[in-house]
Amino acid sequence: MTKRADYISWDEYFMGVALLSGKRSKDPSTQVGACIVNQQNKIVGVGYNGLPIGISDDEFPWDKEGDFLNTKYPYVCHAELNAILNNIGINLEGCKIYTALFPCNECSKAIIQSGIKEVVYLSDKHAHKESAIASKKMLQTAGIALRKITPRISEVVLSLDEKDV
Ligand SMILES: O=c1[nH]c(=O)n([C@H]2C[C@H](O)[C@@H](COP(=O)(O)O)O2)cc1CO
Ligand SMILES: [Zn+2]
Repeated sequence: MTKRADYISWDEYFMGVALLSGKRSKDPSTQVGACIVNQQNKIVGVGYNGLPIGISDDEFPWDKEGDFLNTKYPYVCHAELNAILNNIGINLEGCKIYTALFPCNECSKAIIQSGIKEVVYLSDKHAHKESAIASKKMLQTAGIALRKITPRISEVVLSLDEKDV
């Protein structure tokens, strides 16, 4: 027998884990996931956008508009920051972070400080926003590699039906 040819690449695998993590998000508008990988291609942290530990998803707002304190923005912890903070307890120097959305300026500060050296992303749809411009300026100045990936496959389908296992 010859080996399978349609296995997923490392980039597709880690971006897939980032996207799967985003499925845990309670944000009704935007679900983001992130996955941190070390130099041996081992996953060392994952995260998604959500409220900090101990803060109820049901009591805090998910609104995008209105009085700032009644929106999600002051409370939600971004996927990238969560992945950094939730890491398995190692130094992230030299790691890569896979994230569906190009990181904002606040997450980029944490990425730089943590020692992560590469940001791999799928979408840069907020590139025109000042936060994204500031983010890119910081990451580039700090010498972090930025890599937008275009996967060969457009989707990964997972069945949880026992007959498919
Ligand atoms: O990189 C990111 N990572 C991340 O986790 N987020 C989260 C924060 C919010 O829950 C949501 C963005 O809010 P909005 O629906 O207004 O686009 O996505 C947003 C960005 C944008 O850069
Ligand atoms: Zn962010």
